[in-house]
Amino acid sequence: MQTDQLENVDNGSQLESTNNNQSSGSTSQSHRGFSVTPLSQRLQTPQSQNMSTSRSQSSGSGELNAYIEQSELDDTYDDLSRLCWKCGIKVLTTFLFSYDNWKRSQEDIDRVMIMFEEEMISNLQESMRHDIRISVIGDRTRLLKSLIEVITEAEEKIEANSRLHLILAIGYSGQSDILQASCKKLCRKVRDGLIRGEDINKNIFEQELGKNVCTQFPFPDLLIRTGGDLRLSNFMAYQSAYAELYFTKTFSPDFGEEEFIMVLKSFQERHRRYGV
Ligand SMILES: CC(C)=CCC/C(C)=C/CC/C(C)=C/COP(=O)(O)OP(=O)(O)O
Repeated sequence: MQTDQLENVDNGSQLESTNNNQSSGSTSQSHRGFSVTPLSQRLQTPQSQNMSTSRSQSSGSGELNAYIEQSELDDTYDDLSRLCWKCGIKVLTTFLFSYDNWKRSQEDIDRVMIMFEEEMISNLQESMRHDIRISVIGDRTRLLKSLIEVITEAEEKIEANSRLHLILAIGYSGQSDILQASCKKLCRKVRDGLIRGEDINKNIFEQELGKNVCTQFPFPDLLIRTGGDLRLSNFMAYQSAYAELYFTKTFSPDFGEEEFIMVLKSFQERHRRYGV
């Protein structure tokens, strides 16, 4: 797929317009967009990367949050980021390591953790150059101190970047996200008298969920799972309720521009009803 085809077919404003036509203003969703979710790959590959995209219904900016899995972060990183910004996608979530992956062998875990650290360091410069913001979601308590420091540095240094928000899910679990981020926080607020239990509603719950990471585009529109497995493996259990799903047998290192554009076209053709 050539660049001109990409621009003609998948620029952000066209996607936005398509979405608005589909919704006809009747959806109750406050956040809509496009998100692509990566697939998990079992092999010996130490990591995978997810991309998700989301657009704001109200912004009209065609912002997109994408999520893709890959096994070689360094090779795919630039490509996925580049594809996202070319298509008007503003948020890309990459599933690198799930909380359940702590059950893997220590040798494998050590290897991927070292790789994460090296990649974070080398990608920081690239991200500064390309106006990319990086955030990390997931439980950091089991990460090496040195990795946490690198993550914190990256998050702080390029917080103001706005071309693409790259969210890396490390030690992430969608179920824990719900339990820890929302249920426990809300219980504490009720206990401390900050809110009343009977006042808890969808909006309040969602404010707690991933509150500090991507409030503008919290829900992926499109989840792409590569590698042939037909499941989400604990990724964004709440946020993906109305995400469009795309499953492919392609392993993430081979998931390139041509298939990416095909997925976006497929997304554009879908009719999202949100129960209406
Ligand atoms: C230590 C090590 C080598 C980790 C790498 C594992 C891996 C492919 C992580 C990528 C993140 C991800 C997509 C997790 C879900 O896949 P899953 O394969 O965990 O999901 P499944 O259990 O449902 O197949």
